[in-house]
This record gives sequence, C-alpha cells and structure tokens, in this order.
Amino acid sequence: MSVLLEIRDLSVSFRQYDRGLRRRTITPVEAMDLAAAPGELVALVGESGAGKTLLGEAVLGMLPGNARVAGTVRYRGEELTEQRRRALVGRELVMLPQSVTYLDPTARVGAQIGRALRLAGRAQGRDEVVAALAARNLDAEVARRYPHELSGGMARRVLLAMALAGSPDLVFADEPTPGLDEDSVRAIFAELRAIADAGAAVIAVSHDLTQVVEVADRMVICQGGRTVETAAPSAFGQGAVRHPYSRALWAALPANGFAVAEEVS
Ligand SMILES: Nc1ncnc2c1ncn2[C@@H]1O[C@H](COP(=O)(O)OP(=O)(O)OP(=O)(O)O)[C@@H](O)[C@H]1O
Ligand code: NI
Repeated sequence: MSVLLEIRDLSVSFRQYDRGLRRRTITPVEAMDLAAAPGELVALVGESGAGKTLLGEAVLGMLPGNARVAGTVRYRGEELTEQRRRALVGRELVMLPQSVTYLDPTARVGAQIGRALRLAGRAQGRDEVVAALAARNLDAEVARRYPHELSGGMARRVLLAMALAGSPDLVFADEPTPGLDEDSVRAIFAELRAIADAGAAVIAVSHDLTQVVEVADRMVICQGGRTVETAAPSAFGQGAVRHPYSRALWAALPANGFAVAEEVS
C-alpha cells in the first residue's frame, strides 16, 4: 500500500517579540516524522505540549501568520504546496476538531450538516443529511436538535458527520474523546477504525493510550517536539517499545500502577 501522507523532519517555529522589540524564535516542533497510508489508523501520542496539534495544523495550513514551517510534507507523493492545500483542505483533507464548541449553538444539527455538505461540494438535501447522520449511527430525529440537546457522545458523532461530509481521504482527529465515558470513547474509536477500514488514512491524537492501542495500526510517540519512536500497538503491552519515554508513557497509565519513570527527562 502506498503512503498517502508523508511528513519528514517537520519543524514549526514562532517568531515572537520580547519587550524592547527584541526578536526571538521558539521552535516547539523540532523534528517530527509520520507516515499514513490509506486504510491506516495512526495514533499520535505524547505528553501535553509535545507538538501533536501543531503537526496537524501544519499539515492542514491552520497555523497563525507568525509560524514558520520547515521540512517535507508530501501528499500522494507530491509536495503539499500552499496551492494544493487550498484545493484539498475541507474536502480531501479534514481536521476533526478537538472541541465540541466548534458546533454552532444557534443552529440545528441538520442545518450544520447541510452546510458541511455544501462546503464539501456535495448535495445537501434532507436525504443527504439523514444519510450523513445514519452513517455515524445517529437517528434522523437528531437533525432537528440543537447542540445543547446532544449528549457528549452524540455531539462527537455530529462533529464526525460534519468532518466526513465530503468523504475525505485523510482525517486528522485531534483528541476526539475528551470528557467522554469509557463506552463513548470506545464507540468513537470504533468509528475512526471504521473510517480507516473504509479506505481513509486516519491520524488520531489521543491521551487514551489503553483504548487507542486497541484500534491503531501504528503508534507514533512524540516528546518535546520530536517523534521518538514508531511502534506496533502490541509492542506497548509487551514492554517491547524501545525508547525510555515510550515505556514511561505506558507505565504511567492507571492500569499499570502510575509508575513514574525517573530516568526520563
Ligand atoms: N501560536 C503559538 N505561538 C507560540 N507557541 C505556541 C503556539 N501554539 C502552540 N505553541 C506551543 O507549542 C507547544 C506544542 O503545542 P501543541 O498544542 O502542538 O501541543 P500538544 O502536543 O497538542 O499538547 P496537548 O496534548 O496539550 O494538546 C506548546 O508548548 C505550545 O505552548
Ligand atoms: Ni493538542
């Protein structure tokens, strides 16, 4: 299977102005590598501030104006130029947002899905809206609801329905499960797995290590702006991951006794 997205040696810097107009540059993403093929679910894991969101924003062109990106991002074997990105983002390449506040509180779910279908260049009649809901295991009745009338798990599914309106080939899911109970987390990961099985490449940022190892094809582990290891999910449970940080990440899970690895800086 050929690679759909290939990121090599990605860095993201921000130019900032100190007091007295002294300029300085910070580089939160220093060297990240990641590849994703059609049909694959790649989990991107690592502590808060490691640069996971920035990687997604760099690929999708969502960084603020003072950001500088270096390194290689190839999509379908060709450099993802600004021009290609503009044509692809929102259609072939989508972000599943981290926050449900992305939903418009004043509009019914059906209208919001209709809007997403229109932006993706699809037909947007009632039948299409109902089909988009059904594909995410939501009843047609949900179209009439407002966001505040949805449970946390349902709101996540609505966000999924909107992100998937244009049948994207690449989905970057940034923390798709915050604040959900265990069953809802499992259900959302099952959805992401199904999206990959249907042929898309899915990159999922997650802190739910125990759940994500159940569905991922590969785990990309990052720390301090660098990817430190790519491992098979099974390697985690078997203690076969190499990098001390990867081991610490696993050992720190509640089920594994919250062990804090002191050798890790
Ligand atoms: N616009 C910005 N200007 C300056 N620094 C930024 C900017 N955006 C992010 N950063 C910094 O870059 C680092 C990485 O941020 P990022 O949001 O990618 O982390 P993350 O791995 O997604 O963390 P989390 O798990 O908490 O979401 C953080 O230290 C953050 O403060
Ligand atoms: Ni983040």
